Amino acid sequence: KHPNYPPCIRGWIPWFGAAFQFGKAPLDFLAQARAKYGPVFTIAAAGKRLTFVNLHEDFNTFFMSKDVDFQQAVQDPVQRTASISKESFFKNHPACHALIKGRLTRSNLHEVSSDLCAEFNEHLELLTDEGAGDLSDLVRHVMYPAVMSNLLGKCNSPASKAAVQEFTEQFQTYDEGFEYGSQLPELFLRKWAKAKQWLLSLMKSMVLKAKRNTSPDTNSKTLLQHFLTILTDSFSPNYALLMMWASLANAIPITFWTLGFIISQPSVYRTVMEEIASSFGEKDKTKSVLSESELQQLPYIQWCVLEAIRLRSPGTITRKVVRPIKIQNYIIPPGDMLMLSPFWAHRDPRYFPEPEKFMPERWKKANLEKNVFLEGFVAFGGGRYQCPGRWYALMEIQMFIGLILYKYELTLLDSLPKPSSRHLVGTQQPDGPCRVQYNHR
Ligand code: HEM
Repeated sequence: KHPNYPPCIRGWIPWFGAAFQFGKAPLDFLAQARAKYGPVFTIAAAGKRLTFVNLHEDFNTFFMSKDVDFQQAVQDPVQRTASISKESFFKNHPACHALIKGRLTRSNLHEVSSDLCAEFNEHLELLTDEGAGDLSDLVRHVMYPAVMSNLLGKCNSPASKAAVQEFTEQFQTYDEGFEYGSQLPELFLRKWAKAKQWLLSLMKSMVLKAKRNTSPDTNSKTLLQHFLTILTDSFSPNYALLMMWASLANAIPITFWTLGFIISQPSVYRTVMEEIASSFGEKDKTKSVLSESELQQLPYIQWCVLEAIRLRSPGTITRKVVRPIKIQNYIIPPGDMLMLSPFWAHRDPRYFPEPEKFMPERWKKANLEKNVFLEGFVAFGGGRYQCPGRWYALMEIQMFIGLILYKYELTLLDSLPKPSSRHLVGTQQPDGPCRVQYNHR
């Protein structure tokens, strides 16, 4: 009730606050709150104050101010979702971030891209020549093992169909419950807690294998092996779990959406196929290898990936206020969680005209060669702790889309689902199944 604080939505149950209404469909709740309370408002929910900043003018403060902190915002969720102690997290986090950022920087991607391409080829060729199935399942069954092999090592990728299936089930349970698991005691989330334990023991064995197979040559080490050179406490499997989750949880739904948007719009599909034909029309469809430079010849596919990311961005990203901070005419008190929604920011027509439309051409204006996205695009966060996997993500999705469409003709059997409004963490999941027919070309 402080006169300088932003308007606060409390609900009618003390302590619990607006948690119930907010939790049901948080993305819709945010849009309604914005319309009613303006560009800055606080939601009091389950003993926490979540203060949302919605104006582009305030994003720089969100990302750059010394009065807000990334590590303090994520430490408790990290402890709950990966059982990493507070001491270990504050000690190791800056080095872990710097390591991933350094290994996956754009200029280093050539070290991993040809192996990744070989993995995608191998797993795509395991599909039958023709068939039908859920598009999300198809993407997962190829991408999980390929990306895990690429980042964690071939010996750490699920090898058989049954192993991929088991991993997929456990990972999906963990991923779907991640948001609740980051807030609630495990006691309320039995199935999720079991999946987390299953993944943690898998990570323990992966760490042992990675240590056993490590090579003295820096360039042939996997990302996991690099990680193990800086982590000296007993939590290395726990960090490996988080790194694996971060590398799969956002990129895989975006791959689904990119494919869905392309094949549901005939003119986009045609342009993509023309680009593919002119770039590698004569190659062997079973063995195609894409290099970094060949990927640069598929700019339209890259625009499609970025446009899918824009439309299906993470619901929120967060910082903790550590000293009072002024935003608009309000003072935000220390202890508040400061929240920014990339999903809603990308629907601001001042930056993205006709924001709900999938328009890959809008990315023509971005200076991607200089690593600059479009103004107003915040899907990867910003500031010191911006997503360190962003260049890898763009490369892997573009490569996967280029390869699958080169090899297979895809036809949608259902209409493209809407994004689910149930989650705030991470990129948006489809609200229902979406079947496709595929035929090897
Ligand atoms: C389209 C795909 C992706 C999106 C939209 C995305 C988005 C994000 C966002 C918004 C953050 C938080 C940044 C902030 O608060 O400022 C983040 C963090 C992170 N991302 Fe990504 N990400 C993607 C793919 C990836 C991939 C493929 C990897 C790894 C290979 C990765 C690794 C990470 C890690 C490790 C963090 C935590 C950084 C830290 O704790 O310092 N991400 N990502």
